Parts: sequence; C-alpha cells; structure tokens
Amino acid sequence: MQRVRDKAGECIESFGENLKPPHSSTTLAPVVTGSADPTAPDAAGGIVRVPPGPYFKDGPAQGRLPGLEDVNFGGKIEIAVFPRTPAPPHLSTSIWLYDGMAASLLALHPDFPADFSAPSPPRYEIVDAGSAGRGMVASVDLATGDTIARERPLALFPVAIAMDMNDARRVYEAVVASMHIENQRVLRALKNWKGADRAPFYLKGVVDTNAIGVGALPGNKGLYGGLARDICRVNHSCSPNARHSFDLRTNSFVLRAVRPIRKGEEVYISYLHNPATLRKDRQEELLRRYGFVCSCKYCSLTGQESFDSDSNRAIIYIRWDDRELDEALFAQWLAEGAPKTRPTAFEELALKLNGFRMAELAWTTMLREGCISDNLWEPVLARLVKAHSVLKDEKKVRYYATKAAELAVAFEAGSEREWEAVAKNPTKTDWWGKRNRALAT
Ligand SMILES: C[S@@+](CC[C@H](N)C(=O)[O-])C[C@H]1O[C@@H](n2cnc3c(N)ncnc32)[C@H](O)[C@@H]1O
Repeated sequence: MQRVRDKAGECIESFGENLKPPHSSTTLAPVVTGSADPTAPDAAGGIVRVPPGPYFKDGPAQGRLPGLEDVNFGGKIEIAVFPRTPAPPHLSTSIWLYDGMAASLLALHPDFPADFSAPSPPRYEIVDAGSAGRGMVASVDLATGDTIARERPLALFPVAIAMDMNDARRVYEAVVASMHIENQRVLRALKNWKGADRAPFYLKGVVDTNAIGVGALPGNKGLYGGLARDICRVNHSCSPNARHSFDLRTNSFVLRAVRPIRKGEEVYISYLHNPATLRKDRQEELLRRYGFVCSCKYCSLTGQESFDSDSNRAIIYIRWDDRELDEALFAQWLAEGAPKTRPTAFEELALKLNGFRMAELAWTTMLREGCISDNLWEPVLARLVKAHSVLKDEKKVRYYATKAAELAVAFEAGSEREWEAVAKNPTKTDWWGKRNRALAT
C-alpha cells in the first residue's frame, strides 16, 4: 500500500479509508494526448502533463509540465483529463494516474467514460446542515433503491501515496491545474476540515475531507477516491439512509436510497468501515480518521436510549459475525421443527435462538436501529423467505422477498430479478412447504 511520507519519512495518514471495495481491474490501450480547444484544460481529453500553475488560479491550465517529470515514485505519474473530446465542466474529470493505467482503463472500457443519465429534475438540494456544515436534502419523496444523484467526479486521486511530501504537493497542484476552471472553483468551495495538524498541506486536507470511495482503477491495485460537486456534500450518519457507489464505465458516482426518504429529509451515507459498532468505537473511528465528532441522531442519544442503541448494534454485529452458527441452527430448525407444546422457560430461550428467530431478530433490529448492514440484509431476508416458505405463509414470503428486491437495487447486489420472481410466485419456490410442521409461537 502506498503512503504519503514527509521529509522525515514519517507516514502521513491518507484519505478515503472508508472506500468501498475495488472495482475489477484489467488491461491496456493507448491514450491520445493533445488539446484542440485552447479554452479547455485538455480538450483532447487524453493524458497530458499539465503546467504546474498555482492551483485555484483563474484561467485555463494546459500544456506540459516540465517540472513533474522528475516526480517518479512508484511509477511515472501522469495526469489525464477525460473525456477526450471537449466537455462541459460537470462531465470533465482530471485523474492522477501511474504508468500504463490510462491504457488499461481504455482497454477495459474503450468508450470510457460512457454516457450516463442523472435523474431529471434533480432529486436533492444542497443546504446548510447546521454544525456539520453543508449537507444534502431530498427534494422529493424517495423509495428504497431510488437513485438520488448521479454525478461525474471533478478529480480522482490515489488514496495512499508514497512520495516526498513536497513532490506530492506538486502533483496535487498539477491535478487541480489540469481541471476545468469552473471545476477549480467548485473544488475551492469545498471545505478543509482537517486543519494544518491533520493534513500536510491545504489541498490534501480538502481532498481528505471530501473524497469518496472509487475502488481500484485498472492497471493499479491501489484504491482511488474522488471529489464530486454535490455527492461530496453528503454528511455521515451512523444509521445512513443512502449508499454510494462508483460506476467505472461511465465514470460516475451513484447515490441510492437504502430506505424511504421523505422530501426535506437530510440524506446521509456512512463513512465508517462498519456502522454496527458501539457508539464510543464509532466516535473514536470518525475522530481518528476524519477529525470530527459525530453529531448524528444515534450518537446524540443519551441515557437508556443510548444504551438500547448500543445493544441493537451489538445484535447486528454479532449476527453478522456468526453466519456459520446461524446456518447450523437454521438447518436444525428445519430438521427438527418447532415444539408443539408450550415451551418451558429454558426452551423458550432456545426457541428464540433458533436460526429462524435469529433472522427475525436481526431484521427487526436493523429496522429499529435504522442501520441496514450491507453484509447482513440479504442472508437474513433469504432466511426469512425460506422459513416462511417452509411454513407456507404466502403473505410473509411476499413481504420479505419484496424488501429483498428493493435492497438488491439499493446495494447493487444484482439479485433483484430473482427476488421479484419469488415475491410474484411465493408458492413456486423450492422451499415451499419443505418442512410440513407448524411453528409454535
Ligand atoms: C465530506 S464533508 C461533508 C460535507 C460538509 N458538511 C460540507 O460542509 O461540505 C465531511 C465533513 O462534514 C462534517 N460532517 C459530516 N458528517 C458529520 C456528522 N455526522 N457530524 C458532524 N460533522 C459531520 C465533518 O466536518 C466532515 O469532515
């Protein structure tokens, strides 16, 4: 993993550690360089080594940057502006690339960046969000799985960079200088919440504060992060109502609702590795990695409510960690059926812990806590659909399969069609009536 080091060799924390898993990376094709339109930073859109120019300077930047040629750490660095034809600022992205990466990118996606469509009219507004600064609110009612925003990044950067800090600063400046002047203005408006003590230089502070996960790009294993005009304004919640992803082919961030969001409600994503952890651990992680004290609804709870919230997170966390045991218990429940007589106190506990009840507990806890775990929703809903199929409860099978279909869209699981088919024909699954014994409740 590459890391920024300062002169003394000290490792400087890099941004974007919350980034989502890498995209598939593959190989090669040449990139055209040059510029046809002198008013655009790189109208030809291929690789250019851009002039150093002071970043945030008014006026287009173009041409070659002699001063960057000696910057060569972990491979040669190039700065590419895409697309290759003149594009309006909101469709133009500057990318910090290492040797061979542009060719790899174009080999994988020769039409990179492919066209995409964003919801029109827009479904959000950027507003003042109080102590958290600016934030995004929904301007229409949104259902689970709905696309809230789709946006091309202003710039993409490697998450961790191994080079002299002053060299790193020059490359950052060169990336910004290569950006369309309007995009430089947008970048200038983004906040640096890191402060001098947490970022080695101002621009890195801006990137570290605002970058969103992209994953790995073809031709390099390192993770990338990107800045975007509006999606960067989405604040964090430990119970987020939205989730973002990056679509490499179209070079666009996608923001989707993971539960219904009402018009006027703020949109939140999670910056955490795993939001299903205790409040003090979440707060510690956010402070350490992002330098802010979380003021989300769940971190602001006090007394019994805060205790209950921690208990809910523990249930979600444990269930996530406990898949194998869960499977064994579910198999046991299937094989043995439920007791037909009223259970004793001890048996009642055992009944609560069977594989079916565990799934119910995990699902209702996730709903109560507003925290849909990305690793847990599908196995849990699959379990509930199977269990209710076995019990021939058509209504419940339909309900849980519909929830799964919606979440499959929100989490881009690719299984929405299968879930829709189950919801449509609950009695046709291979689990229907498989265990022909009633569950005692
Ligand atoms: C990616 S920016 C989000 C947009 C930012 N609010 C703005 O004004 O541009 C991340 C910064 O927003 C603030 N922030 C985001 N979520 C927060 C939360 N739950 N509690 C407090 N501050 C938060 C922090 O200062 C954080 O460094």
